[in-house]
This record gives sequence, structure tokens and C-alpha cells, in this order.
Amino acid sequence: MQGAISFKQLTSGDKSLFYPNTIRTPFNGTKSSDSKRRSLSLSISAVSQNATNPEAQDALKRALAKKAVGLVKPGMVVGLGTGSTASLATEELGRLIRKGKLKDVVAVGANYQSRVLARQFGVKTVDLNDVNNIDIAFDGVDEVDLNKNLLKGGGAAHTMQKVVDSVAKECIILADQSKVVLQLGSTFPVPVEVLPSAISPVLRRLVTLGGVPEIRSALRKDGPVITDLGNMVVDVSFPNGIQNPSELEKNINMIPGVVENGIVSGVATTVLVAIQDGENVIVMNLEEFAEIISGRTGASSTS
Ligand SMILES: O=C(CO)[C@H](O)[C@H](O)COP(=O)(O)O
Repeated sequence: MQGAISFKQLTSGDKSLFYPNTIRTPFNGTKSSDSKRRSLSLSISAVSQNATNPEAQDALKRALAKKAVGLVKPGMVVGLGTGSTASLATEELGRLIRKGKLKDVVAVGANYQSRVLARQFGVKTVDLNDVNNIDIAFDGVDEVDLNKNLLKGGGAAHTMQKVVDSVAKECIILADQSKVVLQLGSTFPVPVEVLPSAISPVLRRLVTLGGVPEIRSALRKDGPVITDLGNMVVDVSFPNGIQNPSELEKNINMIPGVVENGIVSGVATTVLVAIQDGENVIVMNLEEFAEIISGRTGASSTS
């Protein structure tokens, strides 16, 4: 089959990674772009070996942060997500503001930690309820599929992240290559924020949706994780896979007592994917990444 790829599932610790393993046929296109793409495809295969290396992953996240913050213009209201990748974007935003390159920029932090970080890096924060709109939002992701469906909530912050991301005119999702999956739920369960007083009936209803729910436990506290909003988090795995993310997102949110779940469909306007090409880090749009791994023509990097 022309352009066929094979995907190999790696397991590292508790996290399985899908990555394009081999591209069996050459890309179409001009000779020079052909060889460029072929060498890139080889390195995509190679970077998978580095995907679990924290230093390599950090370099990918920094490149994403830089690329994303390059889209901010003076006077904008910026939404800030949570997690290590979004934090690097906040750091980069602060750097440009302090250098005087981005005047009159204010930020809406999706949660407590993103507001603390913003202040730490010299980014002025405002309350979501005090702005009419958000121009651009940056957020990380635990998984993203090739249709820009997201899985979030690894940091139990997905409820307000979803609010901020969906208010923003441009929602830019920052994904290092390890985050791209063929099907949501491949490497992470679906986090569901639940009112503590409704936990038992919600657990029963999640089972009827085909899920295997587990209350998330705190690491350095006895008992469950309690979110910024005072709720519990249930991590739900779906052994039969998630065929229709947007339908599952709606069905979970229909359960009384559920505050919000970590599937986010139809919100991301742009997904930036970072890969390592030998010594270089390359950032490209998800569409370009998808073209490369499907062996179609027209893929090129954006940096
Ligand atoms: O959804 C989130 C937190 O609830 C994060 O965006 C997600 O967990 C990704 O985090 P990181 O950038 O550290 O990999």
C-alpha cells in the first residue's frame, strides 16, 4: 500500500507510546523535498527512542513554548493552561514582556498554579470574569488524536482549562510527539471531576458507559486528590477503546454529579507538534505531522 506506515506501541513505565515506526514507501514530491521528508521520517523513528528521555522531552516542550508565544501580539489577552508545557509558555511570555517586546499583554490563568507562575514570571493576570474575550490560549495535553480531539486532566485542572480554552478565539495546543495517539485513551484514562457528595452514583454510571473508574489518590496526602474547585477526580479507562470522543465527552457530562471530563473535542484551533530531527527540534502543525506519518505529500516544518 502506497505510503503505508506501521505503528509500534512502546511501553515505558506506566505509559505506552504510539509512534510512527517505519515508513515503508518513499514520499511523493520533488527530489529535494522528497529526501528532506525521508530523512525527517527516519528521525521521527529515531526520536521515539528519546521520547522517554526527560531532557529530550523538555527541549521539545521549550520549542513549542517559543513557537506558541511568537503568536502573541501587543495588547492581547492570553489564556494560560496548566502543566509543564504550558508553564514553559508562561515563562517565555514573561521573558518577552520583561524585554518590552509585548506591551499591554494580560493573562487569564486557568487555575491557581498557572496564576502563581504568571506572577512569578512577571505576567500580569486578570480574572476571567473581568474580560470580554481571550485572544489566544496556550495549553498542554496528555493525548491528542489526528482530529484534534484532546485528552486533558493529568494535573486535575481540566475543568477550568476547558473553560479558558473554549473562550479563546485561538486555542493553541502544545504537544510533544509522545502526546500524539491514534485513538484517545491509548495511554491515559479519562479524568472526570466529580462532586464529592455524588461520587458513588457517578462511579456506577461510569461503569454503564463501559468505563473502569478509579478514584485518583493524592501522592503526599492520605485520601483522594481534591481539585482547585473542591471536587474529586475519577480516572476512567475504557478497555474497548474510545471510538467517538465527542459523544463520550457529552455522555459523561450528562451524568448528574459530574462537573467536567478531560475529553476536549472541537476546541483546539491549532495543535503544534514538536519532534526531534537529529540534533534539531522541529515544530509543525498536527496536519503536517499527520501528512508525514501517513506518507502523503506536502509536509514541511513551520520552523
Ligand atoms: O491537562 C493538563 C493538566 O490538567 C495538562 O495540560 C496535561 O496534563 C499536560 O501536561 P504536561 O504539559 O506537563 O505534559
